[in-house]
Amino acid sequence: MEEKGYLLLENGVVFEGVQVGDFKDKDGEVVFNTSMTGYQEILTDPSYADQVIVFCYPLIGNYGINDIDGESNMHALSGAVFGEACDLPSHYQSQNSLVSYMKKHHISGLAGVDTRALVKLIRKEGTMRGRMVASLQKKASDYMPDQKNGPTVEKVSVKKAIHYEGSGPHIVVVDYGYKKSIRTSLQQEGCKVTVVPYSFTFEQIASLKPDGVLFSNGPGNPEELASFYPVIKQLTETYPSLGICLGHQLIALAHGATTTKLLYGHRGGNHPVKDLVTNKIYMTSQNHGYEVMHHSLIRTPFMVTHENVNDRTVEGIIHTSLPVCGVQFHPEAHAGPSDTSFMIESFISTVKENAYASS
Ligand SMILES: NC(=O)CC[C@H](N)C(=O)O
Repeated sequence: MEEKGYLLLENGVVFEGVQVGDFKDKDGEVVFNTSMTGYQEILTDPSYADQVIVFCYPLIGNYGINDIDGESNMHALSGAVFGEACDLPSHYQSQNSLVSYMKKHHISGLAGVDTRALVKLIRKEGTMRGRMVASLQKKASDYMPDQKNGPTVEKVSVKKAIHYEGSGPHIVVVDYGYKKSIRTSLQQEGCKVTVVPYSFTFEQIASLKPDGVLFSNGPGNPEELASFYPVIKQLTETYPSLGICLGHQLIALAHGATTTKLLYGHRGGNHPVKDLVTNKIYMTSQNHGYEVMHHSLIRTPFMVTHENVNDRTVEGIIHTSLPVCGVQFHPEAHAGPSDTSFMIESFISTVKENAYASS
């Protein structure tokens, strides 16, 4: 029998639905994602740690869950909210249904929610904390404060270095909660990859003799990692570097820029980004709540290379003299369009040129 469940928002508004998956009372920042597909990748993206994801697209789960598309072995999100969660998938690669996958992996979900009304509210008032509950006995005023023991990335970063063999350049991925497809994109370029904990020192990374460093995506406010700015700055001043999403924000912050929180973020597979050099527009995959403040880059050695077409926020930066750049969007895609996958190839070309020049 279907059991009712509720999403209580910090502003006192309550949304009703039915419990799906392994329902447990959960707190988190309530965010929405506009992707029509890619729910498996989204549920396994560590950047959603501690967030309740509202899926805008009304029907989620219709092509099931496969053995290929997980972006990690983690389910770091707090919970998922659907219009309709389909439990009878149809796809030749499907190994499981969304609902039984959620049960198996202890993901708390609510279905049958008026997600259109919920998303309209978040668009107006901004993302806010919410609590998924099985009963309305507790009031919204019982909200627990967002208790933090260290940065959010601590929950999702690897605990020790992991090596992946390859014949090409050696890329160290500083792991803030990296998506598997970042690593596989590097491996497709032939790279040898070492994924290291976010807390590795400059000396620990230098001892691996990288040809380039990639700062990954990850959850939380980038300012939680302020104590690591000096290491990030030194790494970018020593090795060709690419920052993706959180990694991009950290490169900017490490060089003196500032970040701020967007009202409701960019999460989806349909974010248009303009390359300011070529004037080309790319459709990109995105998942972030913070942005690098454009004007703050004036006091750094970085220039803006890409801009969001919808709200003109900074989407890409490049160092004026070093081979270092950052992108707010996801060139590795998954889920979402792969228009910008060439950026990983061009990073590897830069790494190769640099290795050639310095040998
Ligand atoms: N996907 C990411 O790397 C997200 C970056 C950061 N946590 C933000 O929300 O802005």
